[in-house]
Amino acid sequence: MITILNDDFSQLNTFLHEKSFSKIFILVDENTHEYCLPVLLGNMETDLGFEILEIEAGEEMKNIQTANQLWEILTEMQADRKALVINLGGGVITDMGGFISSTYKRGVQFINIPTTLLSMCDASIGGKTGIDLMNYKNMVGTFAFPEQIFIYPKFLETLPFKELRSGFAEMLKHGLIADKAHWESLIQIHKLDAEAIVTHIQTSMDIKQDVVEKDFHERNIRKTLNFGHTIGHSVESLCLSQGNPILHGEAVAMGMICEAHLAYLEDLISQQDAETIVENLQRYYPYLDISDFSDESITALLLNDKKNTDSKINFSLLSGIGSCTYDHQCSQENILKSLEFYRKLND
Ligand SMILES: NC(=O)c1ccc[n+]([C@@H]2O[C@H](COP(=O)([O-])OP(=O)(O)OC[C@H]3O[C@@H](n4cnc5c(N)ncnc54)[C@H](O)[C@@H]3O)[C@@H](O)[C@H]2O)c1
Ligand SMILES: O=C(O)C(=O)C[C@@H](O)[C@H](O)[C@H](O)COP(=O)(O)O
Ligand SMILES: [Zn+2]
Repeated sequence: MITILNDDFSQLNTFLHEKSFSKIFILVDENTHEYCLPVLLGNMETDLGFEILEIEAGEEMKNIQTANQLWEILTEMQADRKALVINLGGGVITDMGGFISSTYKRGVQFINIPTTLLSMCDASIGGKTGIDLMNYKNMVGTFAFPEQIFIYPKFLETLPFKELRSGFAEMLKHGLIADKAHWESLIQIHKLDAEAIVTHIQTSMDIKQDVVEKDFHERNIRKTLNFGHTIGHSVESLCLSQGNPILHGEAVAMGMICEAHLAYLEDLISQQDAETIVENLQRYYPYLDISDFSDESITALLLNDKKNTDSKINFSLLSGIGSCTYDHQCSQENILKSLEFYRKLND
């Protein structure tokens, strides 16, 4: 269940009163500790004791070492099965916090309080938790629903512009895969800021929730939420392994450009639709330099994509603006052409 919090956080307090938790563990990173935790603690009313678990910020922390440290801390603090973990942060915190909670003592309850645009309209919803492995994205994880998701849009007031723009990519994705009107209202936004975006968050949340309700374990339609992620995740992983991470949404925007062109090459969408998508994405997202990455290095990562079956790369590709297909196996020639198309956008 998703609840938009009032200024007094009363719905969160009611939730904490009604459930009989033994103790609360609040997972934050250094930035959400500084900007969001004071707001939460200033409004949270509970007799329960709580501990703060803090990790460094960034995708580089979303790995087994951090998970191990957090499991050890929970053990040292004798967290029991009635403990509640509150994940207060962006997608790194909700992915990591959901993962350690759903595995510690075979599962303790957790709630998500997303603090980035990306986590409000995507990462906190849908129950995918996980960590990266050898810089491969989200290779180890669980499907586990949070008890509740509490959204407090005012957290966006301290979010840096690049992070806001990163989250906006997932909102554009929601429009492209499922709702042309949503896409069209988003691309009317010329100056990206929290005020302009906030009224559109609910539509994105609804699209994500609707897809997840139909296919929690990603056996079919949920794969559409992965549009842009097949190539996007490969490039995100390569940047991560070079010690030069890019934001998830930046990678997804780049991936959506390639995969929109790929859909055109595969005769799924018209040239005009492909161009509209590419031009609009280029308006928001600066060119991402992938000249260091060979076709072979990108393809090697594509071969480990989680959607693959029988050693075949399965793409989720648009069949129009507002509709998406999945399990699409493209020719190697077209995959490479789509990368070449992206490289040439910089000429
Ligand atoms: N599970 C899912 O369904 C799902 C969906 C999309 C993305 N993801 C994952 O989410 C991650 C990306 O999430 P993200 O973009 O939120 O990144 P993030 O969690 O790293 O947060 C981005 C940055 O913003 C800072 N921050 C967070 N809230 C803030 C606030 N209110 N004010 C100021 N600074 C703040 C963080 O400290 C961090 O530096 C990736 O790992 C991605 O794979 C998961
Ligand atoms: O919730 C989903 O399903 C998604 O695909 C949403 C994506 O935006 C998100 O990045 C997700 O973590 C990617 O899933 P993965 O299974 O490819 O790791
Ligand atoms: Zn994503």
